[in-house]
Amino acid sequence: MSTSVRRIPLVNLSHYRTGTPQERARFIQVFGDALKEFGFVSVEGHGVDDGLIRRTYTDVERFFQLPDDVKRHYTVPGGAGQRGYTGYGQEHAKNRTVGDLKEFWHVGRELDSSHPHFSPHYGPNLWPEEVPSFRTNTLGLFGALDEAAAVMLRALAEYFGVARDTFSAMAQDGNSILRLIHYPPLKERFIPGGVRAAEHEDINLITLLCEGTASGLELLTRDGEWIPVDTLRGQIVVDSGDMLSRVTNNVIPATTHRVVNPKSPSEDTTRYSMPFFVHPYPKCVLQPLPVTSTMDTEKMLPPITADAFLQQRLREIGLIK
Ligand SMILES: O=C(O)CCC(=O)C(=O)O
Ligand SMILES: [Fe+2]
Repeated sequence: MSTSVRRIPLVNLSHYRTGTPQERARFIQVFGDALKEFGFVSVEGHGVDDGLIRRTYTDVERFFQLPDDVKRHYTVPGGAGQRGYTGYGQEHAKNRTVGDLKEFWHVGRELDSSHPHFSPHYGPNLWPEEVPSFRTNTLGLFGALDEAAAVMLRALAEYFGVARDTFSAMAQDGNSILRLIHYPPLKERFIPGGVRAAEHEDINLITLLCEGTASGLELLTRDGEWIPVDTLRGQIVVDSGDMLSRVTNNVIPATTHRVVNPKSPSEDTTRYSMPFFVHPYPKCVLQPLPVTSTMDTEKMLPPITADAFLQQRLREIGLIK
């Protein structure tokens, strides 16, 4: 039933940054409509250096090729997988028990403990000594994606006609996290009933995905059709998460997506991907924007802090035991 002819909309972020008033207006409209109606949008002209993405992938590959017992040194006991290494099959989608067929590493924001948005919950970053450039490259990529995300969030606020920093202020010095994922070939490791990434919605505001190294990512359209997402070189794919759904009172619902298993032995290759989850600062209260709260009052969800919401979700996906 899948029709691969449907493509997710493509926008150019430089049109918003430095374009004519018409180009800016068009970016705001297409970007906002795409998230609302499709839940996914491809962004070019995002300003994230391609060389930095390549260097980071090289480091990521070097790390995941290390033996499991070396990688396990970088798991933080009781750390809910929020920093360092999380082993194969540990995370599962909400409402599932079988773990996803992936292992990953999380890089968090480096904030001084005196910063008002510092949270002791998530601990400091870890760095693999076996890959010396890992720290510089992943933090560089974190910074570049953070900057691009802030610009996108400003455009999204303009889409809603609210103060331009409405969303970007939530994410400024917030709890965003860069996830570096390794999906090994299934012939090497398989958990019966397992999927590379079972269908789920992201927890956060928006997610920026640098192109994965192989296909497999699919999104569920608002009308219930699974379609493949091509993440092309030079483009970042953006999707909407649960927290954005809460603050927009479901005007922009969270988008369901998954990473399917390779369909044949010849496609059974390693896959790497690098989603950047844009999170608010921990004490940020998630509640519908005034402009959206009149739209669907019956379904309005009670306010909750970003931190409490994240903790709840981490329990649901098996990272807090
Ligand atoms: O690997 C991908 O392309 C997507 C991963 C993903 O959806 C996630 O980790 O939330
Ligand atoms: Fe996801």
